[in-house]
Amino acid sequence: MEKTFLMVKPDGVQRNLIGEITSRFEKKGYKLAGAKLMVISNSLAEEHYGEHKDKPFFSELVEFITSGPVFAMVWEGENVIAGARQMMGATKPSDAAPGTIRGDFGVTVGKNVIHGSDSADSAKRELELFFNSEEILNYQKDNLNWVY
Ligand SMILES: Nc1ncnc2c1ncn2[C@@H]1O[C@H](COP(=O)(O)OP(=O)(O)OP(=O)(O)O)[C@@H](O)[C@H]1O
Repeated sequence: MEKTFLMVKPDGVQRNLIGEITSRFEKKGYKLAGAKLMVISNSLAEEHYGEHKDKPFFSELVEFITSGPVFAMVWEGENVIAGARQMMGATKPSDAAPGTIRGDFGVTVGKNVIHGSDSADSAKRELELFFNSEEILNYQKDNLNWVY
């Protein structure tokens, strides 16, 4: 089954949104396959956001994502990469529809609460960056018979 990497950013952790956010993905019917509260090192942040290294906001982005704990997660489900991006809403909270995570909880693009992989390639890359294979669990969830 498809997997994606999602992360509650430092603003979401500080604003007590871990429960609210994980609850939305659980209720949708996706399966949590791994999770950890962690502080991202500078080198991991620079690698994770490597595609933005020439952007004017890169140093601000690295400083913010390393500024406090994040909640890193592995979620599994049919089309979960695209489905989770839909549930997150547009990158700029001002463009994000109500009912999406960024639409409901975000105000500025810098502090937009959540990160999610945007393609199969980035999901693979980001899952490998943040989790080792032992941290991604393969287990049975009986309620999935009622989702699929
Ligand atoms: N103009 C900007 N100023 C400050 N931060 C920005 C700006 N544009 C993007 N960012 C930050 O960089 C992150 C990565 O940008 P990207 O275009 O990859 O968006 P995204 O894929 O929706 O976000 P993410 O990768 O966090 O899921 C955004 O989530 C946002 O926090």
